[in-house]
Amino acid sequence: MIPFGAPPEATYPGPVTTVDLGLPRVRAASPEARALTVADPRSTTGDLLDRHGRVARDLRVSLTDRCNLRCHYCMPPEGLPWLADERVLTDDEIVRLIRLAVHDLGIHEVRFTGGEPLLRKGLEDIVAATSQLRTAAGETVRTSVTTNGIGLARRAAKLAAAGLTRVNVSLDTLHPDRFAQITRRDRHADVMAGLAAAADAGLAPVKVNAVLLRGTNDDEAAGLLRWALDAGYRLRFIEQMPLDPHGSWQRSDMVTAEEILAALHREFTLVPRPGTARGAAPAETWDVVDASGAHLGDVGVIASVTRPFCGDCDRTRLTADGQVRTCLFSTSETDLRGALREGADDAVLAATWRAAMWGKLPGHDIDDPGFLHPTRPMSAIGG
Ligand SMILES: Nc1nc2c(ncn2[C@@H]2O[C@H](COP(=O)(O)OP(=O)(O)OP(=O)(O)O)[C@@H](O)[C@H]2O)c(=O)[nH]1
Ligand SMILES: C[S@@+](CC[C@H](N)C(=O)[O-])C[C@H]1O[C@@H](n2cnc3c(N)ncnc32)[C@H](O)[C@@H]1O
Ligand code: SF4
Ligand code: SF4
Repeated sequence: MIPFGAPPEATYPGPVTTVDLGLPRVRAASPEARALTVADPRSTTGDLLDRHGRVARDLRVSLTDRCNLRCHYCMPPEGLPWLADERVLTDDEIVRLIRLAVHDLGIHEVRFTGGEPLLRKGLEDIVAATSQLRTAAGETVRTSVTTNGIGLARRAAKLAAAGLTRVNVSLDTLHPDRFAQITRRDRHADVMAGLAAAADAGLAPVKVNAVLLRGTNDDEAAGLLRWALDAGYRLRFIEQMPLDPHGSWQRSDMVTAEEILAALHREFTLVPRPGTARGAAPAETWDVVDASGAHLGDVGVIASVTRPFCGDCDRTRLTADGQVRTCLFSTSETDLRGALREGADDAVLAATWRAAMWGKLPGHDIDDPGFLHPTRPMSAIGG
């Protein structure tokens, strides 16, 4: 029986394994692309290679689709239909898949996200198990968490002790009343306390992610940067992406990288970092200097919509219910949980993951009039 008031269970498409052969160039998310299901021998051994020449080194693991905030651009006020507990991977299942990714598939870096990853009770244990893994070259695996910061004040030291390398905290405004308006929860002070605790615990550099929303907090670009420079946090602005479940995203409403940079240039001197310094990072970074040229810090812009960086993408994603997603905007997924629970060995799981990644599409199609919005919302993908 479904308890009174409990939201219905989430259902998403999949499992489907797609392989893009790249023969006639088809729109990335089109039905034609999804219909290509032929495997390729180059996808059967070694690292997670795709047919466009990219190699995934960075695994983003969503630990839950649940959250204690309700950011307007991410969730409706009532929350979303959550995944049923039995569909969510256990801590042991997650660690097994991460170990496989590191030992057999060339992953070097693991990011824990969600939903809100701090809601996962076993987070410290999962981080500890991941931090003990070594890559084929014997290097430590870098681990990080992207969080809304609520509860971080209590857990930052424990996470650092478990081996966590870094933390990114999302904060869109310096004003508690605006925070309550954007997130529908009055928790600004908790986030500020979480940030301070992360810095105290040595989880450096602490990065701050901010989404600017037109008419709500788009006057805060310079203020947020001044605050971050003073506090020693590394601020990045994110262009809002069409990943909200209610489909309310409008390109014309989105605060663009160009607008953000124009606002920053009015108050700061920004010096672009050389393109080569960026690697596969989503953020473009500018050094902030004073009148004498002395370095004050830096600021990043993640311009997924207006300056996409898909050509250098090095990411693969695992959802909380054990689906591989090759891209944030994928419209299909590959089921690892089913295979895992049916007793598949590591070789089968690795082959399944490789085949999925081989089919990764060249990029998103946000500017294409036929763009297909993924069925999963951002909070269930793992942002
Ligand atoms: N389009 C796109 N956006 C991404 C990707 N990875 C992260 N983002 C977005 O970038 C924003 C910040 O993500 P974070 O989780 O902080 O990750 P990051 O920027 O890769 O983190 P660092 O390695 O710490 O710089 C979020 O809104 C993400 O959804 C990606 O592969 N593609
Ligand atoms: C989905 S959240 C998950 C982790 C955690 N709950 C948090 O907020 O940091 C990850 C990041 O995605 C960002 N985000 C969420 N929805 C977005 C959207 N539609 N466009 C751009 N960024 C978005 C959030 O601001 C946050 O920085
Ligand atoms: S952006 Fe993060 S904190 Fe905000 S609702 Fe989505 S998952 Fe929760
Ligand atoms: S949109 Fe997809 S391909 Fe582009 S950078 Fe993000 S995950 Fe990679």
